[in-house]
Amino acid sequence: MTYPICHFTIALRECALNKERAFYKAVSRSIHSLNTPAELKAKLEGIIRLAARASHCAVSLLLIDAAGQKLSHNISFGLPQFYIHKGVLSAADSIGETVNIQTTAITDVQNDHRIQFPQMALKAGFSSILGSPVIYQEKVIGSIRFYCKDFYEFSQQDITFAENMARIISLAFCTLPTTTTPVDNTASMPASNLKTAQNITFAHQSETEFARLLDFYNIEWIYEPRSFPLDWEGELVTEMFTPDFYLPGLDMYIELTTLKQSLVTTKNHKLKMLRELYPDIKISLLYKNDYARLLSKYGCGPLAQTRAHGIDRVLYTAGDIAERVASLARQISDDYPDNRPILIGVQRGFICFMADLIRQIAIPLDIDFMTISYYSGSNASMVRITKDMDLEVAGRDVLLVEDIVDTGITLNYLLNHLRSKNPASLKVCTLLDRKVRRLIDINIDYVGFELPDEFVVGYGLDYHEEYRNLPFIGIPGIKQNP
Ligand SMILES: O=P(O)(O)OC[C@H]1O[C@H](OP(=O)(O)OP(=O)(O)O)[C@H](O)[C@@H]1O
Ligand code: HPA
Repeated sequence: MTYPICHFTIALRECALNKERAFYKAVSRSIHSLNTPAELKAKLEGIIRLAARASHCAVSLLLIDAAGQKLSHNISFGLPQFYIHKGVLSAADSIGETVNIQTTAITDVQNDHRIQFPQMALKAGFSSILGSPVIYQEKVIGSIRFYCKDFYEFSQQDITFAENMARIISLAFCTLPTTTTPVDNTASMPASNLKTAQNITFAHQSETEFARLLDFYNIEWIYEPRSFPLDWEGELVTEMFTPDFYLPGLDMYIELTTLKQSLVTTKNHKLKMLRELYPDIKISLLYKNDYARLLSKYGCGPLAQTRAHGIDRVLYTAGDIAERVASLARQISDDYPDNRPILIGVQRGFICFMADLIRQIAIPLDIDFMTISYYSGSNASMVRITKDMDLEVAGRDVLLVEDIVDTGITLNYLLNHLRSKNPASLKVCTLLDRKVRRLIDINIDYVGFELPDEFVVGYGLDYHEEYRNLPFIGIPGIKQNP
């Protein structure tokens, strides 16, 4: 009777020994890879692949967004695409212990509340998951997860291996040059490790450029984290939509379309279906022409080389503007009867508007100004506040004054900056609001005019620095340079 048991023990020991050898090999090779000149992404891919091969599991590195709330798959080996694109996870709810620096084993994913998408795990055939936190600069930045097809009690040996691989990933991040911290002293969120590690291969050049623009304005993004099923035949998904970007800080998706305007019907149809099927999802579609116009504002893209030849049409006369400004000033005077607000203007387009507005406001106030750098194409690093406020805004009522809000990208950055200075209240007043071009949904408290989808100049607004001194607001005749 003892013989087979003894045999079994030897076999087990042999098995553990083999496993130990495989783990040792994966650990030592991963450490070795840290000293190579490869890019971070290549190093991480290698480490994840080694972890998967040694453990006979699918393995994924998930990273947390800068706000510490959302987790997404970053580099995976052996995971099916639908599992990777199932959407971002809540960092607190998805094996939340890992955020609190604990390696966690889940033996039966179907019956464990810490698994957010159990149906997807079932579909992928995963029964057990082991997760270990990845720590960088004393913060949990994500976790490495092992997905096992069998119902499996992870041993101490497995746990130690997961923890070692997580530590090696942390070390890989340490090999990064320290470019991930913001260049100015804004308390806007530090650029996340997510984008540093991603080094995505984009499907199209316009996506690369758009990611750069988002990076410039310190807007965190995740590339294609979720595919939305749109149509089914029985259990089988027959149509899907995978938006290009997810912005975790704003909880919204952005789809860039590079197709000619005449060919976007299918995409529009998909978007309509997505909005019907997933009414809670916020998504913006940026058409090719809109995107070109957005880039031209920064002097880049195909429309950059254009010139304005006079004014085609006056949109708001000096009289219309004066009337509207007076009405905004009355509203502001009523809303801040006794708290002496600070009006902060954003250089330079605000100049006429702010000058007229403050002269109509009937309560005591302070004024201050800010200037920020603008995106200028592929060599741009990150937005900088080139002139910050002189006044202390903590505890004060702040009213940000803009000439125009278009995509909302500039305003989003400025509001993050101002919020970090703890004002008592923070509101926005803009003369012009071009809602149709909005990408980032921001509440605006005082709006002069809601603009149609037209580029305008005058009363402070320019086209390549021309026409700021016009007393009215008009639409310039823009022509492509010969
Ligand atoms: O909503 P957005 O798409 O970010 O655009 C709005 C920004 O554009 C304008 O500035 P501009 O870049 O024209 O500089 P200027 O004020 O110096 O004219 C305006 O003053 C806003 O700051
Ligand atoms: N005119 C001038 N500057 C701008 C505009 C505009 O329509 N939109 C964003 N910045």
